[in-house]
Amino acid sequence: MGSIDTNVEISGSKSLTNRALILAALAEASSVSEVRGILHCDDSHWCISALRTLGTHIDIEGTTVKVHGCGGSWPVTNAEVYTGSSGTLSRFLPPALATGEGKFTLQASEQMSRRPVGPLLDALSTLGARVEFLQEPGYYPFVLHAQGLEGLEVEVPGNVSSQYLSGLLMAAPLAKGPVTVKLQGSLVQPAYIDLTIRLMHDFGVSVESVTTDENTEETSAFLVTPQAYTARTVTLEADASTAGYFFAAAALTKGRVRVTNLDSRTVQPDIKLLEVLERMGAKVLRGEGWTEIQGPDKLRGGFSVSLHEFSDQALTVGALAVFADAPVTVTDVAHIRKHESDRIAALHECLTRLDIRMDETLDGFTVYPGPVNPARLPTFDDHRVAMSMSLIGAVVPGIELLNPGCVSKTCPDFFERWAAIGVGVEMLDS
Ligand SMILES: O=C(O)C1=C[C@@H](OP(=O)(O)O)[C@@H](O)[C@H](O)C1
Ligand SMILES: C=C(OP(=O)(O)O)C(=O)O
Repeated sequence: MGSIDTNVEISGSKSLTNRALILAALAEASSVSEVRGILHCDDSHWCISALRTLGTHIDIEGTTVKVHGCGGSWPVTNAEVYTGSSGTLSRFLPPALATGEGKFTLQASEQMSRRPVGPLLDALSTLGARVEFLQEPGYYPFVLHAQGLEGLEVEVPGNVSSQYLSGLLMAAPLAKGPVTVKLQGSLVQPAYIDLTIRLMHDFGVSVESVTTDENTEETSAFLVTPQAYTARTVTLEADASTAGYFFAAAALTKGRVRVTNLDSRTVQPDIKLLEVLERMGAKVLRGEGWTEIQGPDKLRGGFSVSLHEFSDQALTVGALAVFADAPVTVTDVAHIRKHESDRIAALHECLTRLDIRMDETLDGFTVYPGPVNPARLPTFDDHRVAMSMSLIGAVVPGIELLNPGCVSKTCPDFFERWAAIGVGVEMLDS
């Protein structure tokens, strides 16, 4: 196909939507927050549905929602709550529930029930909650007996998911005393913690970062004192992770894509994809509230890049690498094996079917560019597999995706958008 040359507006950030909904629900009882620019997708659907099950009053008008706060005392104290396949909801809700009192049965999709939550629930147990696993210890489903959070010190690992820490931080101000959350090991995707702390700040709460190692000055713990969240009106940024596929489409087709509603100074980690695109020869224009990519004649490869800080883009980089002038290696993403799918194995399977060589390591991969042999690809019920393989489909005719509907996790209208920018998309019956 020809070059993609277009302006696009991207829907609100999934990460910000689920954080804002939960923080607004935790705000002082009877206060009403207005959250503007939410993303409508599976992950936010289950978040709204869970909060409503717990008695939170939520009015929705387009992409604006009004959320009535409960101050951590959930109106419904004996509830069955479903978190779907959403990692954010599944890791943010248990701490928020543990701030109150009640018996909550938490269920998730089969996919989410394979993703670990043990370290988060261990931390909540230390803080006073009681957890009864209904199937496998450390995984959904489980019953959470909540009796408020004690002001204590807890430790969580940072190398599996940053969402444990985000979830604990958001609940911590509603504990009975100061809570210190210590990090064990290095933290994956640390900017998500900045996102959490900034939004907490928007709702009137502060978090203190504690540095114990003067040499590295790395934050090793967070201190949160008892504070109330105040209802606010907040406007959410566009989703930088979804924007990544549109930036990549420009890079891949010698095209031009301007995302008209995303400023490159966002704290969302996936904006760092721009650095990889620049390295591959794309030109990045950064404007006030917008970001534009102009693709090169040929994508440059021949480098290795750590995606530790923005690993949701690992498959995007993997898809682009197929068309580069030399191999590209991605490192430091072991934790994406525990995302919606084992993403390294999923990419390997897809590229192998396309006759593209990929070498897998425990924590990354190398893609060797070559001619693509069109094939039917599995998507592993993983939206990012579907969207990144759609990038290959944007330049190679005949790529078929099984279960393309899995994009609804974060971008339900992805294929309509893909068609609107000029990619040939045909829906098949089977
Ligand atoms: O906090 C968040 O909003 C997210 C954190 C990251 O998860 P992990 O830290 O579990 O990798 C990221 O992959 C996910 O898409 C969103
Ligand atoms: C890992 C992801 O999602 P989550 O952890 O929020 O389910 C993602 O969107 O790539």
